[in-house]
This record gives sequence, C-alpha cells and structure tokens, in this order.
Amino acid sequence: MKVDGKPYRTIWLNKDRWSVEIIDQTKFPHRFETVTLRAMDDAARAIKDMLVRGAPLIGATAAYGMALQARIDPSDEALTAAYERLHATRPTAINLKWALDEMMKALRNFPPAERAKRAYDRAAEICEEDVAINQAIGRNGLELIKAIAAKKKPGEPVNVLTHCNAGWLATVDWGTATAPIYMAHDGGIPIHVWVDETRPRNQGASLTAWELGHHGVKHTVIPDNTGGHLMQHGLVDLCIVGTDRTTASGDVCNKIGTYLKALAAHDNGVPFYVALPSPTIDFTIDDGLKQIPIEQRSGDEVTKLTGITKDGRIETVDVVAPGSPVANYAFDVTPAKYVTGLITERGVVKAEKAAIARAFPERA
Ligand SMILES: CSC[C@@H](O)[C@@H](O)C(=O)COP(=O)(O)O
Repeated sequence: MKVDGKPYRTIWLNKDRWSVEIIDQTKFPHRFETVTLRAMDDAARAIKDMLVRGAPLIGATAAYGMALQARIDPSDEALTAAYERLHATRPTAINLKWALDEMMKALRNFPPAERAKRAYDRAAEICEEDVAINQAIGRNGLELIKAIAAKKKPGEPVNVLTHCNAGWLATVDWGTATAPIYMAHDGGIPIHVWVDETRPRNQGASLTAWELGHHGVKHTVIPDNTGGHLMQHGLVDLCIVGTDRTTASGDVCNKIGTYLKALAAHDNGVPFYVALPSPTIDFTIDDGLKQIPIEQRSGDEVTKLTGITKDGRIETVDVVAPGSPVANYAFDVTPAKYVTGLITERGVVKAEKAAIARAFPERA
C-alpha cells in the first residue's frame, strides 16, 4: 500500500539482495522508521519485540530469518537451531510454524551449498503468495460489502467494525480484514470503519487508524467497550476481524476482546466475519479453547501508556494504581458458532469442519 504516495510492503529485500528491511511497528503512529535485519537473531528479536506482528507477517519474517541463517551457516544443525529459536518467539499465530515448516521442506533435501539461494527464493515466494492470497480475500469479502451497499440509500456508508490490526501492516500487503475494505473504497463504495482501539497495545488506534487514514478510508477510533452499544443502535453493518489461528472446526483465535465483539454481534444479528489466509488454519486441532496456546505478555503493556507530547517527545507514563497486579492475555477464542463465515482466498466458507475441509482438501 502507499505511504505518502510511495508504494510499500511491510518486508522486503534490500538492494544488496541479502539483508531484509522491515517497518518498525513499535514506532507507530508517530514515526515511520525501518530497520535492517542482518542475521536470524535480528528476525527473532523483531518478532518477539513486535517490531513486526500480525500472523502472516510473523510467518514472512520467520521465513527470511531462516534465509539469513542459511546464508551464514546452512548446516542441518544450524537450521534446526534457527527453527527452534524463531518458533519460540510467539506462541499463538500458527503462520509462524507454517512458514518455518515450509522453509524446512524447501531446504532439507538440498546440499548445504545450495540452501541459501533456495531459502531466499522460498521466503520471497511466501511473501508473494501472501499478497496474492490477501487480494483474493479482498475480492471475496468485497462481494459481502457490495451486497450490504446495494440495500443502502445512495451515498450511505457501509459501517464495518474491526478489532486489532489485520491490515496491510499485519501482512506483507493489503491485509486480511482490510483487503475487502480497501477494495470497496477503491471501487467507490461509501465505507466507514469503526476501529477498536485494542488495548493494551492499541494496534487499532495506532496501526489500523494510521493505515486507513493514509489510504483515505473514513474511520472512527472507538474505545474497546463501544462496539456493543453501536450494534444495539444499528450502527454496525458487519464485523470483519483477522485471526492468529483457526481450528479445523472453525474456532477462531484472535486478539483479546474479539470474543466479546462476536457475542455482541450475535445478540444483535450483526454478521461476524473472519478474514484469513489458509496458512492460519491449524488442521491438527479441533478445539480452540482447549488446544490453542494463549500468549501472556508483560504487565507493563497494561500499566503503561506511551504517546507523543506537544513538543514531539515520545513519553511513557504509568496509568494503573501502583502495586496492583495485572493480567495480560493477548488473545481469546471465539467459538465457531458465533462466526458467520470465514473469508478465505477460496471464497467465504462456513466455520465448520466439513466446509473447511471441502475448501482446502489438500491440507485437511
Ligand atoms: C492478518 S493479522 C491477524 C491477526 O494476527 C491480528 O488480528 C492480531 O491479532 C495481531 O496480533 P498481534 O499481537 O498484534 O500480533
């Protein structure tokens, strides 16, 4: 997508054809800075410290992490250690394991001397595939938005609610939840997005709002607890969120708070869609509540807030009563029964085992 008129992706190979550039997402929304990854460990730290985040981008960064390792030491031992190190960075998004497995599959049967080139080629393919998948998700989700727009008065916007950031910053490009939104906007359909701020890290307020604003999409940032009220008053036509891991039976794990939005949507008859690329489906599990590991993060994310002062200084302040214990669960699980449909690269699929298996027979 474009930033101030210049096309960007979230991750790319530098002119030297080996070092990898990423956008440092911890600096948003106040600064646009990029960081160079020169070794596997740089990639692991970028994922762990959330310079990159969002399930597909975590996978793409891990893929390049393996390529950086293969360039320095392509031995079986070094690649296995790199796999373990990268895999341990974040537990919930399954795209991480998917991308690492893809890299191992691509490298395993080749002599060490050929592995670096193959690794860079496969990492680049994973990025290209992600872009193509998100465009397909966009086209499929666009049909849902068009159907709602067709019932509106001329000029009346379709109101979409989204949670966290499943936008282009969470993927290589386009985003999952945002791809249909960008396509609707670009196609002249009036659209307005309610952006959940998404405490504690504020991915909605700092990332989704930033990217929608730069693309000219009308949006309003709302405190996380507002969605239910808006739905009760007919101000949300549909919800579209992303996911970090979806089970073979359609349970959806996404940023903490997604479940509450799904409950509110269910109670108010608002369609609740989840946009996802197939690498986010974990075909090895069926029960999202019991089987998906939920990342627990530092309490500092809850007790502190970072922002910019009037004179341009970035400052962090405490917002919780000193000494109070805090809990910081990063994700929750929305059971399949609350999901209206999964917007995938192969169409809108029912959130149930047989339908998912029919759509992706080669993986089920
Ligand atoms: C297309 S991104 C889907 C999800 O990864 C996204 O909704 C999300 O929850 C991101 O969480 P984050 O903790 O910022 O990595």
